[in-house]
Amino acid sequence: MEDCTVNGFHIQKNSRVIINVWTIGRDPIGQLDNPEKFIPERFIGSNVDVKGHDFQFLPFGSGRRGCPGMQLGLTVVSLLVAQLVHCFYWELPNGMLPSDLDMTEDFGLVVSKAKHLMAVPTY
Ligand code: HEM
Repeated sequence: MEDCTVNGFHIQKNSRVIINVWTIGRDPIGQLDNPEKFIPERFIGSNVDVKGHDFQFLPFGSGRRGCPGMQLGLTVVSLLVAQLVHCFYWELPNGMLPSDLDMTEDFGLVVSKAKHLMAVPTY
């Protein structure tokens, strides 16, 4: 709404500012050490949450333009993952090991896996 200076950068009134959340999430400063590693249990006993108060971890953004579907998203993802794990036994195809998975990322509006995951469910 008015010109301002943030960390020495002059920002003109009416500028469109895009925050690089990808980089913030991979910055090894703060409570997220080893950010490139998939360690979901890092959050056990931590008070970092997903709701936009902890800027080192912002899956739903923050503030006025944060995701209005956050509660629905969290509920649906929890239910879906719980159902998939509860109802099926999962295996990788052809004796493939978890360490063989190609976790390369495909850059886009959201970052997805470049190579699709193939997993074989048994009811
Ligand atoms: C796990 C699921 C979801 C994730 C990770 C997610 C993530 C996000 C993120 C990162 C943003 C941008 C926030 C920002 O700019 O600061 C956003 C915006 C938005 N999301 Fe979600 N979202 C999810 C589910 C949903 C659902 C279920 C809905 C609707 C039913 C929804 C509707 C929206 C809308 C309308 C915006 C734009 C808000 C605005 O610009 O004012 N999202 N979401």
